[in-house]
Amino acid sequence: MTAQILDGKATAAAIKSELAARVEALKAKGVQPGLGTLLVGDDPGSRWYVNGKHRDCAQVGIASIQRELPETATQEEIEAVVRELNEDPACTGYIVQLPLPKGIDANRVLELMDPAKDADGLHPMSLGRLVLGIEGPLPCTPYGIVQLLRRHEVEIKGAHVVVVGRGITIGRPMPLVLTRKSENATVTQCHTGTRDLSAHLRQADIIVAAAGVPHIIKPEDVKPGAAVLDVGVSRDEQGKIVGDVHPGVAEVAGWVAPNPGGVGPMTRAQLLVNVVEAAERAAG
Ligand SMILES: Nc1nc2c(c(=O)[nH]1)N[C@@H](CN(C=O)c1ccc(C(=O)N[C@@H](CCC(=O)O)C(=O)O)cc1)CN2
Repeated sequence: MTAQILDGKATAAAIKSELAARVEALKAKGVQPGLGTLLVGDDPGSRWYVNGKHRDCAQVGIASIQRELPETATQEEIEAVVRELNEDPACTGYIVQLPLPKGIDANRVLELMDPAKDADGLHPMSLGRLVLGIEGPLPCTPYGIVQLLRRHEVEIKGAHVVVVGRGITIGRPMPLVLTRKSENATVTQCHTGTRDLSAHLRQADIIVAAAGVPHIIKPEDVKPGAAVLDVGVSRDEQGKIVGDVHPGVAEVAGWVAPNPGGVGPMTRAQLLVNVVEAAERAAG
């Protein structure tokens, strides 16, 4: 291994300790931030992520509101809980854990959320604000990636970033975040319709791999010294995470965000940032 590690665990821990101080300051003004989560169904991965979000809240002093519905919940039942969270004054921000069970219209659920309580930055209003350059919550994984790069002093400005994937939580919003004036990267987005993925990857200073295809990023496709962030989650027969990035990439790249231990903890930290910033905005 020659690449340096983009250590998401340590960086997230640093962000959380900064946030704990900001939460203390809010509490001194009589403001108690509270994160709500809605988990629908029994997916063990989703449950693990949601439990982790509440553990993080406890660490920084944010209150937790945990709502759950069974896999069989109807669109109407899910929307009823969303309306309750919209009305609950203790819940200053919330997320609906994705994916929702098959047959549920996730876009309708997201649209029903109060945009002022969108902790994930995935409400259409928040994504529209991002496009328009108006301040608001940023999607957690894309902004977590930016923070991870910045805090390891990996140059984003002027870099050519290749994003692989176009899912709602990472691939789709990632170029929007990276092409803001504050980041100023040049972005190529690749997806299943891309003709010659290797040709694009070889041009990249930074690769964000969010395809969900095990080891799709191979050592021979990586420019020496590039930063490679593995965000893909597939599972082997033992349930162990297999990322999008082949382990041999660490011999060529300059920086590698491992998986686990890279971008995942940053996603959780950024969620807390969104909750605290929303509470700070509300407190004036
Ligand atoms: N409403 C949302 N749903 C989903 C999002 C999201 O941002 N908002 N992203 C993912 C899941 N996710 C957060 O919800 C998430 C994924 C991974 C991690 C994480 O810390 N992973 C660990 C490894 C975990 C393991 O071993 O299984 C790591 O990378 O070190 C946190 C949050 C989809 N849904």
